[in-house]
Order: sequence, then C-alpha cells, then structure tokens
Amino acid sequence: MKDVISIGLDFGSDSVRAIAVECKSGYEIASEVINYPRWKKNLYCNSVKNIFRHHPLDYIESMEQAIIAVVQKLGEKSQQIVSIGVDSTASTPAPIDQDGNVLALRPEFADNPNAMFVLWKDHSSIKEAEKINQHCQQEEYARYLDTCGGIYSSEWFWAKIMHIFKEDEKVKQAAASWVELCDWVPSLLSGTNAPQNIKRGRCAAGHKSLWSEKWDGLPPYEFFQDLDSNLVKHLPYPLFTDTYTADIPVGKITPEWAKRLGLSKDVIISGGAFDCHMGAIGAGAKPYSLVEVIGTSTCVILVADKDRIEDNIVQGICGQVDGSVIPDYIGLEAGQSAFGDVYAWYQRLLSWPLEQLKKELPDNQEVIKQVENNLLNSLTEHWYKNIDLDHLPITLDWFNGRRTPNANQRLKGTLTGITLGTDTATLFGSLIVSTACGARAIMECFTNQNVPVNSIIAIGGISKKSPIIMQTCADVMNRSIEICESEQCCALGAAIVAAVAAGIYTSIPEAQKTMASPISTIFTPDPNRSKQYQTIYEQYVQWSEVSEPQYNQSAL
Ligand SMILES: Nc1ncnc2c1ncn2[C@@H]1O[C@H](COP(=O)(O)OP(=O)(O)O)[C@@H](O)[C@H]1O
Ligand SMILES: O=C(CO)[C@@H](O)[C@@H](O)COP(=O)(O)O
Repeated sequence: MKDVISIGLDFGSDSVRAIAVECKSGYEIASEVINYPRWKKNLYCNSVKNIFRHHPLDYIESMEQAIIAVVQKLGEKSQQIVSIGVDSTASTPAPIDQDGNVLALRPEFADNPNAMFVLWKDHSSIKEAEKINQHCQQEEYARYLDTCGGIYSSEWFWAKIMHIFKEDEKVKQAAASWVELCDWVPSLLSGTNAPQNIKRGRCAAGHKSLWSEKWDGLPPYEFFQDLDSNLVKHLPYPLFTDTYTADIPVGKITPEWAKRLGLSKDVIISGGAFDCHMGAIGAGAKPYSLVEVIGTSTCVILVADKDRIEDNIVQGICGQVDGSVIPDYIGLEAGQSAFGDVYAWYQRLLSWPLEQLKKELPDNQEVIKQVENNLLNSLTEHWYKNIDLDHLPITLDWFNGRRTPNANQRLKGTLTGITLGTDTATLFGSLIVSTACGARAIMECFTNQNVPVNSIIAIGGISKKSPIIMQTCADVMNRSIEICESEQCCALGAAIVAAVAAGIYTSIPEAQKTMASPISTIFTPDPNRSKQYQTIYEQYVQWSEVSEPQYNQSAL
C-alpha cells in the first residue's frame, strides 16, 4: 500500500475537528480543533426559545483554519493526502439558493438566523413535528414513520423547514432547496453544491428526511401537499431522488479549494454522514455493538444484519436505515437530547455568584475562572468520595426534551426527592445518575424489541474526560463499557470512509481492521452498586411515567 493520508472532518456543536490519518496504519498524525467564532459569542441563538442557529461562515472559516493547520503540521507529507471525509451533527439543515449558497451567505440574509443552519438541538419546530406525527396517523401515511422509530422529532429536517417557512416569507421565497450540513460540506468542497448536483447521503436522507428504498425515495407528492403545501409550492418535488452511502465519492476537490487549503487537486471528497455514524466506524463497531457518543448530548448507534432486522420495526428510536453506517447493514440510531449539557446547566447555575465575584474582584479573575473550569471535576469527585445512594434525589434527564425512547421534545427535566439535607455534590450526583439512567432506557429500548446488545463502546468527550461518570454508567446499565483510545473517533471514522472512497481499501469493514481505534480502557460494573442502581432505575422509570403526562400541550 502507498504511504497515503486521509483527512477526517468532524463538525460538532461548538467546534470543528480535523485529523490526518495514515491509511496503512490508522495512526493519527496531526489534528486541530477550531471553535466557531460567532457561536462562541452566542450569536443567532435564544436558549429560552430553544433557538440555536449556526452561521455558515462559522463552518467555512473554522474548517479552513483547521485543515490549513493540519497541512502545516504535516509539512511535506501533506502531499500524501488523498481524500477528505466529513461528518457533522444532525439534523442540522439550511436553506440554499440555486447556486447552492446557504442563504445567510448572501448580503441580504447575512444576519438572518432563519437563513442559517438550524442546529440539531433547536427545538423551535415542536408544533410542526407534532403536525407530521398527526398526519402520519392516517392509514395511508403511517408507514412513512417506520424507518424513523414511529415518531417524527422536532430535531429533524421537514419539521424545521415547515417552521422556518412559516416564520419567514423572505427565506421561503428565496430557498431553492434545503440541505443537511453533512451533505453540504462535501458538496461545497467538490463544487457540486447546486441543488440538482448535491449527492444526498443515505444517512441523513434515511434517518431525518423520510427517504427509503421501501417506498422508492421520499413519500409521494400528496403526502407533502396535504401536510404543508409550502413544501411542494416553494420547493421542487421530489427534493431529491437518489441517495448514496458515504463510501461513494461525491467528487474531487475544486481547484479553488485545493489552492485555499494547500492540497493536491486530486484529493477525493467522500460522502457525508452524521457524527455518531462515523463515530461507530471509527470505534471499530461490529454488528450489535452499541456505540455511545457521549458529549453535549448522546447519540447511540447499533449496526445490525439485514436478515435479522429488516422486518422488525424498532419503535421509539431515531431510525433504522440500510447503509447509514456500513453499506448492506442496517444502522439503528437513538440518543439523549442532553447529557453533558445537563452538567453544563448546573455549572452555569453555580457560576452565578462567581460571575458576580469576578466583577467585584477584577484582580482575582484568573483564580475564579480556574474554580469555574474545575467545577465539574471537583463536584464529580466530591460526590463519588462521599457517595450515598440511599439519599440520592431522582432526576429525569429531559432538560432538552427526550430524543429516545419515544421522542418527546416537550418534556422537561424534573428533580424529585430533594430534602433540606441535599447538598450541592449530591444533587450533581443525581444529575450524573439520571443521564446514566437515560442511557440504560435506550439500551433497554433495543433489547426489549429483540435487538441484542452484545457490547457497549463509548466515545466522545465525556468518555475521555470523566472516568467516574463512565463507571457510573457501567454500574447503572450493569454492563461493561469499553472506551476507545482515539480522542477523535468521529473524525477518525470520517477518515476511514475517505480512505475507502479513495480506493485505498475495498470496504469499510476492511479499512476498520487497520484504521479503527483500539480499546484503551474497560469499565466493568460493580455488582453491589449495580444492585442499588437497579432500585434507583426502577424509581426513575416510575417518575418518568408519572411526569410525562404533565408536559402535555395544554400545560405549555
Ligand atoms: N469533566 C467533565 N465532567 C463531565 N462533563 C464534562 C466535563 N468536561 C466537559 N463536560 C461536558 O462535556 C460536553 C462536551 O462534550 P464534547 O464531546 O467535548 O463536545 P461535543 O458534544 O460538542 O462533541 C459539555 O456538555 C460539557 O458540559
Ligand atoms: O443527533 C445527532 C446525530 O443524529 C448528533 O449530531 C447530536 O446529538 C449532536 O452531537 P454532539 O452532542 O454535539 O456530539
């Protein structure tokens, strides 16, 4: 095999990561992480209203900086780069014009959040998602939810388009199409971003856009016409027809991008997919490994054989799609809408007096900042050192709604069992346990529906940052959890797929054998703790059942 390198790009919620991987060994030679500058300033967001938008320039500028930095770190070796693979958060779609420009790139829309990418965690389209679910109650349309777990979520493509079109006449008039971020980046780099040229990825189309081979593509014209006529009046029908697995190249890099990034003009751009799907590839997932990407939220992927799963409609997950992870296997997706974000909320809450102190004691800014930054680790350690599961409040982890099991973004976090004796660290411990219970509920959603979970692999920021949280997950789930060595498994997966697209390997499983991350640590459950957590989990389930009806529509 030639000495070649592929690049994996991972567009996360806060930053983009680029890594360069040696194809013959899987060795990660160089990497760079760049934060999105506008997002960092909190622009175009309103968390109270659940609005979270990303400006396309945040993606473009950060990607450019990240790749250039990696190319510089590689020096002469950068000429060995043969391909680039892309993954991103999802569903994160944006409106584009006839030339494939996201509308916010045009001067008249430059500061209009509705003309930007609608980030996965933007839940402003709850009503539209409910409308889709109601629409699919009709017998002739019910099957279209079969491949997305039986419930359409406000985190997804069509609900977001319906919402923006309702909100913004100008965007509605100007949009020639809509595209998922993971499909747009490869199309941009390969100059195939005009709507009719975009190669839509199987992953995004199948999990979020109701596309399936079972009904020859998207649902019929009448489905959209009856749902919301804007979708066929202002957008072409069908929006797209064919879809492609990520190992199929979308094209070569354009000469302009090659020059801008310092790359060869022969670099192949592979198809895009969601972060967690690429993460499962990077983690070396085999059929029936449950791969948990644990960060701001969790995204959970399980790959299954077609024979075993095709006619088994798994309810309450985020879809089952042929080829969304590995061609010819079914990729099943699930997840929690908040995991690390729950801890981040507590950190923000506790930081309020510290923020006041910073103003009052400007000379002590640095020390106070250090305390803030170390808050999560010190709370975790303090809780664990003094752990008392008999007096643990039960918390429901639905701070950003519930993605799985059974998507319901109207739900909210619930704290129960607080007493005058509940201290700061114990309350934080209850947040940790609640997120672990949410992860267990997802695992049981699979196993209760005859989808075996043979092993659990964790990747993502928290899997590396917090051994205590990972041990707690193992104890609550009563399963061993393997942690990957790679710090950037999603980007690694994108690099693996890019190596296949460039013809370096014949298939993703073949490439995984050499390039996927090894396991570095295994957390095994403590039998005594697991027993205690069994009782706590049962209480979590009881509180879930009691609490869910309180968040019905009229209560909001
Ligand atoms: N020491 C820690 N313990 C627990 N959670 C942490 C810690 N440090 C960061 N986090 C949480 O991790 C999340 C970020 O995860 P990460 O995987 O790095 O990013 P992303 O989800 O954007 O890919 C944030 O929600 C943050 O609150
Ligand atoms: O929902 C998906 C994929 O479908 C993820 O992109 C989403 O959870 C975002 O992941 P992060 O928590 O930012 O890593």
